[in-house]
Order: sequence, then C-alpha cells, then structure tokens
Amino acid sequence: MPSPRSSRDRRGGGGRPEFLSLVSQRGPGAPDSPARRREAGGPAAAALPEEDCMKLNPSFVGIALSSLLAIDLWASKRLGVCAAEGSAWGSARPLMKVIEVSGHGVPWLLGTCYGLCQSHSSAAREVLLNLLFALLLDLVLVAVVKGLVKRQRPTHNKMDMFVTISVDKYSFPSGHATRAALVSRFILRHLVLAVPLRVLVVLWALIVSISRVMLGRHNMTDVLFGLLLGYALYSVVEYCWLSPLNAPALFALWSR
Ligand SMILES: CC(C)=CCC/C(C)=C/CC/C(C)=C/COP(=O)(O)O
Repeated sequence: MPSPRSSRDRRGGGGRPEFLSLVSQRGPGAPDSPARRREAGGPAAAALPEEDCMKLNPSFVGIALSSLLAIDLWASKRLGVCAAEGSAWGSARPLMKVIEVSGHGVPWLLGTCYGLCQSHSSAAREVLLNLLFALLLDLVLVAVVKGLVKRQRPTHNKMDMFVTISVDKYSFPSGHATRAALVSRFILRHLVLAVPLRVLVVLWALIVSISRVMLGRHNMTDVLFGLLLGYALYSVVEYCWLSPLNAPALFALWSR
C-alpha cells in the first residue's frame, strides 16, 4: 500500500511546495505536466512554464476576493448595531426605519408624480419628468443586478421592510444607496439650493447608506456598489435627458 509520503513524492513534491491546482488541472500523467518535466530533465525543465504562471493569477485574485468578502461579512455584522431591538443600538432602530422610508422608492415615485401633476412651469415639468425617468430606470437596473447576482441578505437581517418586490430578498446592490446617490446628485444639479441645504442633501444620502448596514439589511460592499451605481446612473440620465425637443409627445401628454 503506498504511504502518504510516497504518494506526495509521486506528485513531484520532493520537499518543495507544489501547486495542486495546476497539477490537478493538467493531471500528473499529462505529457507537459510539471512532474513529467522534472522527470525528463534538469532544473530548467523543472521551472514552471509561462502559461502556468499566468494561470496562477486567477487563484490569487480569487483568494484576495474571498478575503475581502470575508472581511466585508465580518465588519458588516459588527456594524449591524440596529439589526434587532435587542442589538447594541436597538433603541435607535425606529429612527433608522424612518430614514429607510425616506430613501424608499414608493415615497420618491409618489412625490415625483404628485409634483408633476401640480407643476405649472415647463422647467419644473421637465426636471420632474426626468426625475421620474431616473427613479424608474434605477428600479429596473437594481432589480436586474439583484436578480443576476442573487446575493442573500445578511443572516442577521430581519425581513420587516416597508413594501418590497420579489428581488428585494437579495441584497446586492443596495437599492436605497443607489437611489440616495442618484437622487442627491440629481437634486444638487437641478435644484437651486442654499449651501446648508446642499450639505443636508449629501448628509441624507450618506445617512441612508450607513443606515442600511446598521439595520443589518446589507453588507458594506452592497452599499458601496449601490452608491457607485447610483452616481454613474445619474450620468446616464443626464446623457438621455428628456426635453420637449427630443420627446415632444411625452411633454404634450403632461401639459394637458
Ligand atoms: C412602480 C414600481 C414597480 C414601484 C415599486 C416600488 C418599490 C416597492 C421599490 C422597492 C424599494 C426597496 C424596498 C428597495 C430595496 O432597497 P435595499 O436598499 O434594501 O436594496
């Protein structure tokens, strides 16, 4: 019966560490396997071929990513201080839930539609119509990414959120963070506000984002990616900006 030692030697160990992933990908019997090369010749033949070195990179990237995700899970759990009534900051949970509603899709959609119905100036109508377009685009994009990535919400999350749709059982990216970044960038660009109010808008976006982790709804990477996505999405909205010139039928509809 072969001893563990002899089977390690057969894989070409000989006291030197071996990258099993490479060996097992090619198989010990493959004609160009490192083991065969060592059997065939001197030190030059024992060196790893260039294509094998290239194949090492994905595993290093994989290890780096897994470590990052592990840190993300660990830190997000520690920061989930309002995840339940009994958590360290459980008494702040009701306030966090108010902040959650302030970044929810329903109030923003209803508020924008209400504003559109009430607006009498064409400039206000144009801005609000584009805000509505931005909010809908954001909902669709977040739903698509959540459906593709299918990352589960943190285990410490209590699923007691105000109005959700089916993909909201997934957590990547945070829809609240995406909306917060998108809406705040939109407001800063299209509303004339005094500096303190502009600061307040940015603070609101940050507080909504941080509260997602504190409530235990998300891991930090969900929120960070959400913020980036929302920020980038605003550029798309600006690029596709709807106006009476490029969408006359739409504006005619709202001016009736
Ligand atoms: C018109 C239409 C389909 C409205 C749906 C509005 C709605 C229910 C949006 C969901 C908002 C929500 C709960 C997002 C989840 O946010 P996370 O930060 O937890 O990802």
